[in-house]
Amino acid sequence: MHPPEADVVLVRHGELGVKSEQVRRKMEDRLAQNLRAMFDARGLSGDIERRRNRLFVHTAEPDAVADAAADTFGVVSASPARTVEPTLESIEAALVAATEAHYDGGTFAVDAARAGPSDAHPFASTDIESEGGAAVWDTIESLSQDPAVDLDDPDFRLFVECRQDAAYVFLEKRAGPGGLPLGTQRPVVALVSGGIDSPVAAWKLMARGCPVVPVYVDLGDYGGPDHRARARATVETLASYAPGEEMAMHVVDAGAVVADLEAEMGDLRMLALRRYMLVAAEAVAESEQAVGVVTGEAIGQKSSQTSANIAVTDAAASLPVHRPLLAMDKADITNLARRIGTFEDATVDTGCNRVAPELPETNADLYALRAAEPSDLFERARACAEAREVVLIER
Ligand SMILES: Nc1ncnc2c1ncn2[C@@H]1O[C@H](COP(=O)(O)OP(=O)(O)OP(=O)(O)O)[C@@H](O)[C@H]1O
Repeated sequence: MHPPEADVVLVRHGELGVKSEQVRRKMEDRLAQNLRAMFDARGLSGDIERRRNRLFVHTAEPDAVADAAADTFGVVSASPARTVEPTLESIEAALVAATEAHYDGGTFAVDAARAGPSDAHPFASTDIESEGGAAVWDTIESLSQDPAVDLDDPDFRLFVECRQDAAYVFLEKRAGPGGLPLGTQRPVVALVSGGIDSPVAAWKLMARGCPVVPVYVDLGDYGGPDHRARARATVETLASYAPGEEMAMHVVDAGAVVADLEAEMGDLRMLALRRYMLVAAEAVAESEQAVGVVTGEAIGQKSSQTSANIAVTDAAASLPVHRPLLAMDKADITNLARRIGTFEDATVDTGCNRVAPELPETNADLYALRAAEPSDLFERARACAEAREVVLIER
């Protein structure tokens, strides 16, 4: 929802503001570059103007531009707005026009903020709120409705941001993902199986500025084409959040290894497979100059993810293994998957076979696991990683 004659989108970023001047400038540069790439990918046009702690996108497509900004990492919120003269009269007129266009009954509030020197305007933000509020009240009455103010939780909220040279009137703050602009951290490898969790985990690292290198481990007869297609579909969604970056899915074979583990190992085989995956992911990281591995594990969600089993899995890796979902509940992860758009693909039935044994170990001992797993497990992981297939993700 935006006021009539909206011509700009206000883009707010959060954590960048607390960085040193030099770091902040670099991150804002990157954010502007990423916004530009996001607009280009969606065929949108807009001129990005950078000001302290805000970006302004001047555009004739404020709705679509605000949506694109709200999908860009580092953006806390975006508001399609109308620019007016920084005078009480102009602001009131814009508030009245917005009310006439969008008021649909219920309570209202005017929320105003002023930026710049204290003597920049002959009025305070409270004057905008009281006089603007009175103008909105009269407008609602002229629409033959009963006005009522609720400052805490109104049905209809009008915002004003008054700066030295212009004021902006808007009706909503569309929530963005927050975090840091993509590309402001070194890349990490993401182990993506295409289930609900791992794409969310990858997305969370992207939201902290890390480009991801997705690795899918092909389980042969235990996975299958639908399983792989599911992983690819979720990676395509992840790629839509990184329009300026080239993304490829690295496919590491594990068909023969899984068959061997199934034949030779008992209740520890799932953990051996996890360790194989981590070592393969590390090998990919090394060749892609990535500095960590991200997985979708959460403590206790599965038998392979008890705190004890995560400890023995982790022992296979020397790079840091990032588990951003570690302490999250499944319901919250699922909600996030829906929000980022990976849920639908993640839940298609792939008909794959179960690698996990009937009674898996939940409290594994590292020495017992090392003794039970094939001695060449890590060597095979590195060899299969080297021979991996790289599938470019088209957009
Ligand atoms: N075939 C695979 N390819 C790549 N990574 C995988 C694969 N299977 C599992 N992983 C990684 O190991 C983690 C834990 O495995 P788990 O068996 O719980 O995954 P899943 O249930 O198949 O998928 P998800 O964790 O995405 O819901 C995953 O979150 C993912 O990071």
